Amino acid sequence: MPTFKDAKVPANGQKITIVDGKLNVPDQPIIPFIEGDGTGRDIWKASVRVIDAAVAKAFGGKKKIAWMEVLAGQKSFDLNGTWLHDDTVPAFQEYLVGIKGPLTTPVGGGIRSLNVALRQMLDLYVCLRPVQYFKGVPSPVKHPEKVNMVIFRENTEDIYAGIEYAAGTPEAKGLLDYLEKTDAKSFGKVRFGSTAKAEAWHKQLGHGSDQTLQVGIGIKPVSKQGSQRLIYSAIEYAIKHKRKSVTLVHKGNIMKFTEGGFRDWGYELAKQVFRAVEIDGGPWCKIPEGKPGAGLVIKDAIADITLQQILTRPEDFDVIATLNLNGDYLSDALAAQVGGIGIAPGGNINYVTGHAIFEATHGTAPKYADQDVVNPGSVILSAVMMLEHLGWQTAADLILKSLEAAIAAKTVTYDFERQMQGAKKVKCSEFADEMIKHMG
Ligand SMILES: NC(=O)C1=CN([C@@H]2O[C@H](COP(=O)(O)OP(=O)(O)OC[C@H]3O[C@@H](n4cnc5c(N)ncnc54)[C@H](OP(=O)(O)O)[C@@H]3O)[C@@H](O)[C@H]2O)C=CC1
Ligand SMILES: O=C(O)CCC(=O)C(=O)O
Ligand SMILES: [Mg+2]
Repeated sequence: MPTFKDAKVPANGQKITIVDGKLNVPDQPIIPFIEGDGTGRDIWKASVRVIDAAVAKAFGGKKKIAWMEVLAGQKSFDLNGTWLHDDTVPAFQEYLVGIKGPLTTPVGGGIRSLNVALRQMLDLYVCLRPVQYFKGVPSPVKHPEKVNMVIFRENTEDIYAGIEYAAGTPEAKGLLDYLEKTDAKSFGKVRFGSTAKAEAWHKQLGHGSDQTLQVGIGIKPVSKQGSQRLIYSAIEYAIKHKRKSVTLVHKGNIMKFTEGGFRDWGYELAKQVFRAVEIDGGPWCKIPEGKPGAGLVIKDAIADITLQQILTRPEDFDVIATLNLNGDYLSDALAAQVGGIGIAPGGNINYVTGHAIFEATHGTAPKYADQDVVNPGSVILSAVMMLEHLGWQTAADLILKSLEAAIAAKTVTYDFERQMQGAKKVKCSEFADEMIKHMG
């Protein structure tokens, strides 16, 4: 067992373990949590009360989560001088399942994303984001009930790998030099890849702040293994939940060997591992399991038109498997259709090791920090996913029931209230009170 510098291991808690791919969950599992930056503080305080109340009620006090706080973000920096406390990754490694609030990432310079770092360090290769409509939630679309999608977003590769070099650095220059020497044709495609080109443009245009060579470079690694393990999880999920299709969303017409590779490796996996058979000459194919009587269709769609069609014909989409950046865009866009980012849960999961960290899709919404106003729904629903992952379905169901009841009673946070007729606006903490009240 690791020794922790600041994190306190709960005395009565026990470890979740995994045996033959199955989680072994004791009655008082130790669950590490990160409160989060910004609105994370208010949201966590509200959410933990809802989770504890549901577990206590569902199991009559027999089960109880032994929470263990671990630090990341501002709270870690203030205590320890590091953005990711040394205790945090070992705790998630040791106790397998955890939950976190959002963490701030600066734009441009500064630290790289702690959220992405945790996913990469623990190899949480699936970002699972179900998008589901709850009756009564205000929505900008006419038929939000038609949205019932589950996003499987690849969580460890793509441009999120963070292999990026700032314009003007020796590394960026070195990569350009390498390209010039080894692949002149591609080097020619870097529009302003040489000082001569930069200067020529400046002369032609007559304005611009800098004439020197300034090209930022990012690398987008996408592997067959990384793609197939994600798509495998999506197909397995679709079979288990009797869904009708898995759509591989990509931009493979432009990025042929990364996004296009993702699509081709997906079809290959479907055929070789799940014995899918091509429909009408392919590439779409079908697996007999999935929706009873209809089977599971494996298809693909290009990312730009997908962003239109999830809006105009949502019923055509079911389970979606996609790369990291596409999945990031898709999950926020889809959340809007079912009431917004205040009600958009997620989980980062490694189905092989059993490691998982559940977290909302939204960020730290800094303008609302410490005002006790935002919707805690996304973290609470992420906790529902966590409880389901632990097999504590009764507690998960109780939370879902109480959320639906609070919405039906129109006692909601500002984000719903501003779009709902006759609703009563409640604070973040009061929304938790309402939910607990509805647990009976
Ligand atoms: N996994 C993570 O930890 C994530 C972290 N981030 C980070 O968060 C920071 C802020 O990102 P930003 O782009 O502003 O996105 P945010 O998701 O933090 O906020 C954008 C807007 O979404 C709405 N919103 C967010 N959370 C809630 C909530 N709980 N209830 C109701 N509405 C909500 C608000 O809309 P309105 O103004 O309409 O009220 C808010 O202004 C960045 O540093 C970013 O990197 C971002 C995403 C995920
Ligand atoms: O890490 C971040 O700050 C943003 C991540 C994000 O937007 C996401 O995972 O959806
Ligand atoms: Mg995002």
